[in-house]
Amino acid sequence: MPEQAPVITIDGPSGAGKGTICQLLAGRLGWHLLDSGAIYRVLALAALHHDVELENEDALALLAAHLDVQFNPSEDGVRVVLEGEDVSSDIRSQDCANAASKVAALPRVREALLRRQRGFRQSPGLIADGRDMGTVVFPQAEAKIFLTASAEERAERRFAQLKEKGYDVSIDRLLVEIRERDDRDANRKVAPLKPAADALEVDTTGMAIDQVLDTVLSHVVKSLDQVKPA
Ligand SMILES: Nc1ncnc2c1ncn2[C@@H]1O[C@H](COP(=O)(O)OP(=O)(O)O)[C@@H](O)[C@H]1O
Ligand SMILES: Nc1ccn([C@@H]2O[C@H](COP(=O)(O)OP(=O)(O)O)[C@@H](O)[C@H]2O)c(=O)n1
Repeated sequence: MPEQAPVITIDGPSGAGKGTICQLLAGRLGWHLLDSGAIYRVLALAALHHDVELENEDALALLAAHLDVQFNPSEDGVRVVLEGEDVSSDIRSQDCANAASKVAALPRVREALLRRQRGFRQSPGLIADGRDMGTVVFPQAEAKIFLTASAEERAERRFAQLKEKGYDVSIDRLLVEIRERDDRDANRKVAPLKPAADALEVDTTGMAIDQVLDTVLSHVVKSLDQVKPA
C-alpha cells in the first residue's frame, strides 16, 4: 500500500493564532494547507444564500455534501470560491463565524464534510487547521498542536485584525461572541473543541508570533524525526 502523506494538526479556539502559524509552517515546509474553518464558514454562507435555516440538519447535510467550493492559491493567499463567486472576504465576517459555529454543531453536517477534508492530505504533507483535526479528522497525524490564549487576548487580536480589514466591530461584543462560540464549540456532542491526548498544548497569551512558531517548529521537528524509519 502506498504510504500516506504526513499531517501536522493545529487545533484551538478562535484567535489562538492557528491560521497564522499554519500559514508560516506551510510556507517553511512547502506543504499543503487545510483551513477547515473556512469550509464551515462557506457552508454557513451557502445556507444564507439559499435561505436554509441554520437549524435544518437535513437540508444543511445535503448542502454540505454537494457544496461547490474551491480553494485557489493566489499571490495574496488562498481565494475561496463558492458557486463561482469569490467569497474570500465575505466569509471572514463575525456573522459568518457565528453562523459557522451553529452549522458545525450538527453531526450529519460534520459527517458530510469528513471525506472532503481528508482529501487535502497530499504529498509532500498537510498542515491542518481547525477544532477537531487531531481528534477526529486526522487522529493518526504525525504531530499535533493545540493553541490557546486567554479570551481577552484573543478578542483583542481579532479586534485588531477585523479593524484592519475595515470591519466596524466592538471589542466588548467580540469578547461576548468569542466566549459564546468557545462554549458552543467545546460543548457540542460531536467532535467538540478539545486537545487530542497526544497534542502539545501551547498557551500563547503574551507570546509573540515568532516565539509560538519556534515552539511549534521544535515540536514538529521532534515528532517527524520520531516517525522516520530507522
Ligand atoms: N501570538 C500572537 N500574538 C499577537 N497576535 C497574534 C498572535 N498570533 C496571532 N495573532 C494575530 O491574531 C489574529 C488572529 O490570528 P489567527 O491566526 O487568525 O487565529 P485563529 O486562526 O486561531 O482564529 C491575526 O491578526 C494574527 O496576526
Ligand atoms: N475543524 C473545525 C473548524 C471550524 N469549526 C467551526 O467553524 C467555526 C469557524 O472556524 P474558524 O477556524 O474559521 O474560526 P476562527 O478561529 O478563525 O475564529 C468555529 O467556531 C467552529 O464552530 C469546526 O467546528 N471544526
